[in-house]
Amino acid sequence: MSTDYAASRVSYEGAEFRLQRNDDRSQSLVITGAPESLTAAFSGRRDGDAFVAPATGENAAALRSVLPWLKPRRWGLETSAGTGDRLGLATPGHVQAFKDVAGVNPVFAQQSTREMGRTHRTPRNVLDDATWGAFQEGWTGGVGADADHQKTEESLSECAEAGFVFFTIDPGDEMDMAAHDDDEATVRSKAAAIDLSSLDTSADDIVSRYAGQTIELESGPLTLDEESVLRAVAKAGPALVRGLQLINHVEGLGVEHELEFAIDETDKPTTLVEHVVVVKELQRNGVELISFAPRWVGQFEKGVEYIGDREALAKNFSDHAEIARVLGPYKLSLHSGSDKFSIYPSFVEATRGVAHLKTAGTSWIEALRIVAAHDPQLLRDILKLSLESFEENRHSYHLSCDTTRIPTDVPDDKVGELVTALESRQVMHVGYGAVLDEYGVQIKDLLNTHEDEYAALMKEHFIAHIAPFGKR
Ligand SMILES: O=C(O)[C@@H](O)[C@H](O)[C@H](O)C(=O)CO
Repeated sequence: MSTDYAASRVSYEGAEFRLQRNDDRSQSLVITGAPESLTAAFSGRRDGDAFVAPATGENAAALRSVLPWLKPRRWGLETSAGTGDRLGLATPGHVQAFKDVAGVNPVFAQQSTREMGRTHRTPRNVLDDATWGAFQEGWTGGVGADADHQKTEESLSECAEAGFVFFTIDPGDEMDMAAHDDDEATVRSKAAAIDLSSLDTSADDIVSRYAGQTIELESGPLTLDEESVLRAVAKAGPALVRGLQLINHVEGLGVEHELEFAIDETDKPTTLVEHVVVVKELQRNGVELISFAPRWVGQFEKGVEYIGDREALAKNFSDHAEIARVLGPYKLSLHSGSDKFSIYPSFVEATRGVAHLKTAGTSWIEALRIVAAHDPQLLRDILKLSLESFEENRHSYHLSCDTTRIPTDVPDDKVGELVTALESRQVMHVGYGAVLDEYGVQIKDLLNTHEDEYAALMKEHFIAHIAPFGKR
């Protein structure tokens, strides 16, 4: 006996669409009252006056072609939030949260190349899962799709082909972080050695262009001194070269797109002069950014609250936001934004809502609460494997957990606390690749069996995340 997802029922162009859960827990799209010209887009079968199509990737694409609100769109400068979903099962709960908070635009499909590699999903898989989740919950408010932390032309092309429209350009690996603190002579030498011809400039040209310039910000003038400009060139110049290559590749694909430039995953904060030089040099090369992700002061570790001086961070938000308003406008993007509830109000205030919140791992780690509640031993096994593979998993993620503080003999009724405690939370947060390889089938079966419980958990968790960004 199949069961309808009541929220999915929607009428469009004379036909009715709904999603149902079948006895074997598979899902099917049911279309009634549709002409053959419409159902021809889908792979399915007639059943009386209904057309029934399995919830496959092929039919997700067809659904996007028929229901316009499911086709990824650009959000421009409107407040938005990304809810990366490493499992492909979290979107229904995300939708329920966005339905509850007005004024925040969703990017349900958001995964980095790193995440897709570790979960063995393609960009198409990510987009299709998000499409079915949004349809299941009756979301008709429009959706974005973020090809996150893109570092290669190949992955950009694959994401564009799948239908992504927001491209997070990440040349962070090219940043010379030592230049943040190098002595002046070393900075001058490094800057002079960088080939910036692809930006139609040189270090000397950049110095001539910006050194001594003053930018009038709301809080007062920002004067760009020569050393700071040279340091920006030495530190970010190679990333500018690589970033423009990636951007030119996107432009050459001829697809609808909007761009975020992300240098957040670096060890040192982005200086204000760096912000100015990077953005102005991109703009001088014809690039229009819709979003910029600097490396903020303090520590944005995975899955846990902000670590650092919140007043200093608020000032950092404000300084960068003033620059964005003068040079842009463009959004500022808060990466590793999960679970940092204490800083959302200051970020929204500083940016005046011209902001993007980026989350992902929290939907994974919170799913383990459902595992802990229904299969404590599986949670223990997940933690054990996460610990065994931690040194590999932690690569390229920002965390400082002390694994020696993780308890080993936790009784069934306390296993859920392992999802909350910082050390075990961070270890499992980044353990997703190894864990899904080993236990993915059991985890997804359990979450499908308790889908309403997982959705309710996600709804509550994400209302807490996006409400500070919305108009409630
Ligand atoms: O884990 C990833 O690769 C992404 O989720 C990345 O961390 C993302 O850009 C982010 O900041 C989510 O909070």
